[in-house]
Formats: sequence, C-alpha cells, structure tokens
Amino acid sequence: MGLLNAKPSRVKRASILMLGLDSAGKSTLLYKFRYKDAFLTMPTIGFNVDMIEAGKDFTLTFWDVGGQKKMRELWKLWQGSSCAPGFLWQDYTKEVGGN
Ligand SMILES: Nc1nc2c(ncn2[C@@H]2O[C@H](COP(=O)(O)OP(=O)(O)OP(=O)(O)O)[C@@H](O)[C@H]2O)c(=O)[nH]1
Ligand SMILES: [Mg+2]
Repeated sequence: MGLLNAKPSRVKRASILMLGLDSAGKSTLLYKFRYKDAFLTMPTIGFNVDMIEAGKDFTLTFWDVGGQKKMRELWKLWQGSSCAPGFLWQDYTKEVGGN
C-alpha cells in the first residue's frame, strides 16, 4: 500500500561509465570529484561505483572500471547499458615536459 501511494522521485539520475587503459587516471578523477582532493590510488581490480550529488535534484553514478588487460574483459558487461560512456586517456608528458 505504502508503495502505491509513494510519489515518484523528483531526483534525476544519470550514470557515467569510465573506461580507459590502466593508469589513465580514472580513479584519481573519481576521487577528485567525490572528495575534492587527490588520493593515492591502487590499480582497480573489478570496478568502483560511487554516487555523487551533482545538484539539488540530480545525482550522477560513476562506474570506474579497471583498465588492466585482464580487467578489460569486464568492459563488455556494460554493453547495452544506459550508462554514458566516458573514455579517459592521459598524456602526462605534457605535465612533466611543459609542452
Ligand atoms: N602526473 C599525473 N599523474 C596522475 C594523474 N592522474 C592520475 N595520476 C597518477 O597515475 C597513477 C594511476 O592513476 P589511477 O587513477 O589509479 O589510474 P586508473 O585509470 O584508475 O588505473 P586502473 O585502475 O589500473 O585502470 C596514480 O599514481 C596517479 O597518482 C594526472 O593527471 N597527472
Ligand atoms: Mg582505477
């Protein structure tokens, strides 16, 4: 009964799938979004999932999937899902080289 009377949630939700090779910086970016700070990360085994309130009525769910070769097998699990794919690659040489 309670469920029948429940009002539909006004909160909008979206999911972002973070894909990229190992050490591209996916987990670092997610922790930065989540905690506004850089974290010491470990290579992701499997995946991390985190929900972030992006606005008053808007939440984003991030799926951060490990990018090591043996983890890339998992990527296909999200095939056909409603997640928006976000590919991440990184060229750190620009940071250290100053180009
Ligand atoms: N210089 C520099 N290092 C970074 C940056 N982003 C991440 N790193 C470093 O790169 C390493 C790997 O970062 P992660 O965020 O764990 O990489 P990942 O893409 O999650 O890797 P997997 O979990 O193995 O798929 C860590 O030592 C980070 O500190 C960046 O923008 N600049
Ligand atoms: Mg990671």
